[in-house]
Amino acid sequence: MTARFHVPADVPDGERLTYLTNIDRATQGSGRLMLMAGDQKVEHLNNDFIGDDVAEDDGDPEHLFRIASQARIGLFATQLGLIARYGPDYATIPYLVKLNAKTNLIPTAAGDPLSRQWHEVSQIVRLRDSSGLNILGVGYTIYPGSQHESVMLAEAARIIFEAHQHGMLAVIWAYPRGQQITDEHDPHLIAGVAGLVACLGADFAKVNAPRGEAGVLREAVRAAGRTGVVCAGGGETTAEGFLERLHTQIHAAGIAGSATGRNIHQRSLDEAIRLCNAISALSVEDATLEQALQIYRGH
Ligand SMILES: O=P(O)(O)OC[C@H]1O[C@](O)(COP(=O)(O)O)[C@@H](O)[C@@H]1O
Repeated sequence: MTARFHVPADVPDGERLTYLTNIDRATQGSGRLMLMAGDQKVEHLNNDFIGDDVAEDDGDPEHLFRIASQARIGLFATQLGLIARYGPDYATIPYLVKLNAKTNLIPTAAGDPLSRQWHEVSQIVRLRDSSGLNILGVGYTIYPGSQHESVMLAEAARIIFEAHQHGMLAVIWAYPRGQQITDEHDPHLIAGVAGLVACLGADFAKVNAPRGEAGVLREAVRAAGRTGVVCAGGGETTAEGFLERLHTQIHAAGIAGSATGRNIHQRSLDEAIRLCNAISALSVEDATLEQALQIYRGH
């Protein structure tokens, strides 16, 4: 099934086909995204990649590329440095270059978060065209509520426009954060930032799952309109629990897929691949929960 996509007006005529091809590939023809998040080596340093509950495979950055190349995914998001270093050996992966990132070393109590752009979109276009890598889009994180939000909102708006000018799609990670934010997981606030991302012009808004049952996400889905809302995966949970939550988020709230990091890469290669394939089945093929669980269990 190939979904019908709205092509935004900042995609010029000459780039329409590229945009449609990119969005079709990223959503595996469904309009829903299965994004594998691999940006935590900056966001959380090495904390997510080692520990009693983390597969030993995960200590090596190549684990991310092995999963992304062998599993069924729509987009693999990470920083340009890793893509440039490993991409030539993993040319079939559909990449999204995360354009900003910051570490977690400075707590919010010491100052509101500011995460600035590392690269210009034109540099990503140069990398795409000179390397032949399958770079479909760019990503950027905003922290609405930070006293520095105006810097990030302006960078995000320009990045999205530039990405569309080159037929690439844009995903915005939107996390309300800063000393003025008392509850990052407030469903109404999350709906507010989803609507904000729509105003920036992004194709997808990646938000943290709000507090409460999955149905509360409906407000965010409505607020974002034609911008698809996808949810972060959160800390590692059981695969069964993860798939059940995603199934409910899709069917009770109408979210447009998922953006999962730790719940995928903290598992061994074989298990991570099975889980990705199960997530894709739920997101892209409207598989039932039982069918997805069978895929995860390797049946
Ligand atoms: O599925 P996960 O592991 O929650 O990851 C989702 C996203 O959350 C992040 O880990 C950042 O989250 P925080 O800023 O809340 O720590 C991103 O780097 C990642 O893309």
